Amino acid sequence: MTKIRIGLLFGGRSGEHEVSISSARAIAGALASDDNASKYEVHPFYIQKDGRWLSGTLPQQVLSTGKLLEIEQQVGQDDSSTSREFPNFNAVDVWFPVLHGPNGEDGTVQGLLKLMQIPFVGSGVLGSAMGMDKIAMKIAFAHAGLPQVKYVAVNRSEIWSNPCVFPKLCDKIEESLGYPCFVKPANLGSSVGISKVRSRAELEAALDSAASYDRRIIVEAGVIARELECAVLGNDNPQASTVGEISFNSDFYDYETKYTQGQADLSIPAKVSSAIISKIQEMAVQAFLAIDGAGLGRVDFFYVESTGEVLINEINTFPGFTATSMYPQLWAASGISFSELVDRLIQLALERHGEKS
Ligand SMILES: Nc1ncnc2c1ncn2[C@@H]1O[C@H](COP(=O)(O)OP(=O)(O)OP(=O)(O)O)[C@@H](O)[C@H]1O
Ligand SMILES: C[C@@H](N)C(=O)O
Ligand SMILES: [Mg+2]
Ligand SMILES: [Mg+2]
Repeated sequence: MTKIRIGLLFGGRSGEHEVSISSARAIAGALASDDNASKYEVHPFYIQKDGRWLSGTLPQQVLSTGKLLEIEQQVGQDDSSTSREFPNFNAVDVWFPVLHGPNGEDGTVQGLLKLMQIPFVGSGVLGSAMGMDKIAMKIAFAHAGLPQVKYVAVNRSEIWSNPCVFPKLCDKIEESLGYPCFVKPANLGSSVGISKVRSRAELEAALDSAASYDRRIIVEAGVIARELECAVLGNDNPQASTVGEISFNSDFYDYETKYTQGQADLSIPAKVSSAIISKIQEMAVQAFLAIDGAGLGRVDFFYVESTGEVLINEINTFPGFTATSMYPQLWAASGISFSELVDRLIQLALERHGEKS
């Protein structure tokens, strides 16, 4: 049987580069094990932090070690090494973009892959872009009738360009949201660039910091709530997994809490009523369809136990994908193993590619 050549794209020009390497290692492992090994052949492509694409042995080395290349191995501007290549379209049957954050999970790479006319795993241009930008996604969620926290959308120019505008912006945020509130770059993930603020001074610093990551910034009212997540799998008729809960002792679910072993606990299924589980599953599918998601997505929720309210926080169109990540664990608890999940995602990519768009 001729094997399907999978172009495993990882790394990327985003603050979630290291997270992508971890996800790609796990997916590469799953493609090389069980039934997948006889079906698929992995061709890794590594996008360096500076945006250069590498193929050949260096990406394999990053996958094997889980570490970034040593400086002297990195392919630079004036390096004539033949390992610096733009992807060879002919060497790949299906792309598997294991990229988190901007320049990978946001429609940019998806546009390139679509132009190549080669099937790829996950959401297309629109779904990826909508799922990355927290302002755009919230507009789509509101249109779909999904409840969410109050927020203010901000443009970097209101922070950096005119000193008269900035105090007025802070006044507006204080009046409409109060404290604590969360300041976030609209296009990022893994909590990179997010601050929880409790005072005017913290708000000013947080806006300045978020503006260094993105032109578009969102400020949200802070809620005291349990954090529940639900995985979605499919194309036009997506299915929702069981629901999981994350608990931690830190102030919020920040980068360190997410990626330091032992700092956060995952509880699957979440210890909430079956009515809340069903409600979240329904909302997760609605959110996925609202942004035109495809393949996979993890939808994050706030459950305000005192009032029974469930608020949608966000969707991630390429969620963390290591063996211990919430997305594959939710499916494992719902009866789909890690390697089966990876196989299903490739089949969904082929199915979607076969449709006219
Ligand atoms: N409005 C809010 N109220 C209370 N906590 C919040 C709020 N917004 C964010 N948080 C906290 O910050 C965390 C990260 O927020 P969010 O999920 O929006 O960021 P992200 O960078 O897209 O994360 P990821 O993509 O890794 O899930 C949440 O899991 C939660 O702990
Ligand atoms: C990878 C990270 N943005 C997540 O959602 O899991
Ligand atoms: Mg996110
Ligand atoms: Mg989140």
